[in-house]
Amino acid sequence: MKSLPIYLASASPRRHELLLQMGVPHQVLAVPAPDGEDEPQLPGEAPEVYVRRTARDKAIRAREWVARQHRALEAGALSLSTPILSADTTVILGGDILGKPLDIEDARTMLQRLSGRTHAVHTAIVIAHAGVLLEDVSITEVRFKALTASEIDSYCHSGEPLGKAGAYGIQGKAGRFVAYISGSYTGVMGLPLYETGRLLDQLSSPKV
Ligand SMILES: Cc1cn([C@H]2C[C@H](O)[C@@H](COP(=O)(O)OP(=O)(O)OP(=O)(O)O)O2)c(=O)[nH]c1=O
Repeated sequence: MKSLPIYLASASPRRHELLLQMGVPHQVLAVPAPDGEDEPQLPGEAPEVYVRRTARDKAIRAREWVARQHRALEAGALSLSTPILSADTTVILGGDILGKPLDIEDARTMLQRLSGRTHAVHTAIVIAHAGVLLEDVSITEVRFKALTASEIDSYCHSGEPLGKAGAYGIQGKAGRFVAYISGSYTGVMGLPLYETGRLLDQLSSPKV
């Protein structure tokens, strides 16, 4: 894997921690988010296509933001030649995309829907480098146990559901809701390490 530093275009502390876990030197870019809400799905757009598009949009937005930081570029604090990594995570249940809950009530509804059922977690990752976008997606199947009303209630009041796709974090208290998982645990958390490592390896290949 290339040891050159990269930029992480993400406000997600999980993604930063997972890159640290991989030992990838990186700097988190403070790219302003367009607004608090998730990007809407286009009519007829498949979940995998949606998640790839939203991850690509984040990388492109970050690249354009870096290009506008004239002072920092001149001072050498930022560089246009540093690869930019972005990601997007979405929960899919019965064909519906569950993004981040708007509030506790929305979180409660999502958790009620996930209870006792199997859903998929899609995480797309994109690296923008030298005018090229490298991308991959990890798809993981997750089955939740049947949740009681009081489990949902106390989880909603833990504060964990907000800011997370599907209103849960597998790495936190919701870990006990997960009866079965097939795929990538780190992909569910927001940055699949295997696929990320593979994309970083491609950066050092002569094709890029
Ligand atoms: C399902 C699940 C999601 N998540 C998180 C990962 C992501 O941070 C979040 C999904 O939202 P994203 O829109 O993918 O990412 P983000 O808004 O948090 O950060 P950014 O766009 O700046 O990169 O849900 C968990 O932490 N654990 C989980 O088990």
